[in-house]
Amino acid sequence: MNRHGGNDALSSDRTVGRRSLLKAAGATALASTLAATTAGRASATEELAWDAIVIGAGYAGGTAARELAAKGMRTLVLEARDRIGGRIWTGSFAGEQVEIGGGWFGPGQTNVERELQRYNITTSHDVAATRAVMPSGTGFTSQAPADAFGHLGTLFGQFYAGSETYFERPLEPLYRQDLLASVDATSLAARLGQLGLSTTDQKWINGSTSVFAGGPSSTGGLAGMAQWYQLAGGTYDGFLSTMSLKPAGGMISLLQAMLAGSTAKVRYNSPVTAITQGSTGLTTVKTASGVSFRAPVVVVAVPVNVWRTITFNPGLPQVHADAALEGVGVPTATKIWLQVRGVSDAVYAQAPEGSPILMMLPQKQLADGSRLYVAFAGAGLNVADAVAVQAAVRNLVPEATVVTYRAMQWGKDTYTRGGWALRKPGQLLRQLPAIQQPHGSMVFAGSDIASGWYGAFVEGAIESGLRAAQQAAVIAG
Ligand SMILES: Cc1cc2nc3c(=O)[nH]c(=O)nc-3n(C[C@H](O)[C@H](O)[C@H](O)COP(=O)(O)OP(=O)(O)OC[C@H]3O[C@@H](n4cnc5c(N)ncnc54)[C@H](O)[C@@H]3O)c2cc1C
Repeated sequence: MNRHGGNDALSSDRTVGRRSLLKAAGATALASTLAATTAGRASATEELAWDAIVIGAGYAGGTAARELAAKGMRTLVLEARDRIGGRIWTGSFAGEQVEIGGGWFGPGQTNVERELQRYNITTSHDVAATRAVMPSGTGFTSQAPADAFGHLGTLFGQFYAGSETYFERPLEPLYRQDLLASVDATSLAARLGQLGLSTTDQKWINGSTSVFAGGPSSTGGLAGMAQWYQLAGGTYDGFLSTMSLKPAGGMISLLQAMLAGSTAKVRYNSPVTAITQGSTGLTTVKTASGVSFRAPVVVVAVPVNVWRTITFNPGLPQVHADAALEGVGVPTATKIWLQVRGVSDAVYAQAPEGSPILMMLPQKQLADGSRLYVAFAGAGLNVADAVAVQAAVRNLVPEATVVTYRAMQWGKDTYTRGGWALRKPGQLLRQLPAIQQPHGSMVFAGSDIASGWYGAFVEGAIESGLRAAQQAAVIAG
């Protein structure tokens, strides 16, 4: 296993099924030719023909690869980065293990729970807030967390009223398709406008909706967040609990375990640039370095926002092309780790939409008395400007002095081009279930296109990886 937990070595003694041997025989001449044409770029001994190729080693691709390899299929994962995990990135900051991307899961996320159990990975609870800083008429006010979350719960109860009916079965979002037309067309901002709330209460809601929309609340769909709310049990406490649990070893530990126990090979630093479905039944996947790999079936497990950077031949079906153009991943998903001094308690802070920092969550207290916080920033904050970051933090917590910080702008990341996903108005009915369907010998995976805990949850990535593996196995025959 390499330092990122990937399975670097293609084990020569792995079990290969009869189907694979037959296909490999047909592909040998092809592989030799390719090896020759890519001389100097691909090793002569490198295998270029596989039973299945998975593009992207995030949770969706990792799940699909593990499942396909478990069926005896020789499976290659082509990963653009030098690490697995994609939008899950367990890194370090201020000497501590931190999550640069996704950080939590919650109870009731059954795929994650089952997988954690399978690999004996334990979990711990996140730090509870001891004070809440919330918008007031003139600025901000400090409250007991129970009071603040209680009021937020009341407001969100109004905001999502009716969602228990139109998302009667939230794991099957189209179960009450008959009720969804107007809901799906409604943005978060429009829904807020329907409620007739006081200005302060509007700020309480839009500080939260604009975080999840990763931009203006007008860009995020009500249906997207209402589905999460119902998945979490239809209460605000349930919704908060989706950010409560952490796996031992970080969010990456489960994916590492999944791939370490698999014969699937991960090839790093291999961004895919083109996928061509051939008439011979083999699909060719070309990487930026010019090396091509072939397989009867290919799983595309990169973020939807990245699809537009890959040349598909034949082109993507209309629904996929539309999603790629519109984007599903939110534009601004800037997560900042802060080490601060001068704050004696564990503050949860939330600011109105448009603020430079929209949300701050308390994390660990360090031995020297300083504290770690996670913040989510709005598009207006220049994270390269330490003075601006300090001012944005003091806007919420005036006594805080930022010692150091680490920001990740997922919207600007080449291999994500967006953050987590939140469907835009209309995308649910326009895209599901068509976007989950195979296109010839190509199948699609990713939390962005999951049915249940889609978009902002590893749970959905695993769901879609399992579905993609089933579809791929059928295509492979
Ligand atoms: C800031 C942030 C916070 C989040 N918080 C949470 C949370 O608390 N809990 C939670 O459950 N989820 C959270 N999420 C969402 C979660 O991270 C994602 O839903 C999930 O990780 C997506 O998995 P995936 O496999 O679908 O996509 P990805 O993780 O994006 O994996 C796709 C992979 O494809 C690779 N790739 C891209 N382009 C190419 C190419 N051309 N060729 C080859 N490979 C390519 C990428 O490098 C990546 O490894 C968060 C996301 C972000 C950004």
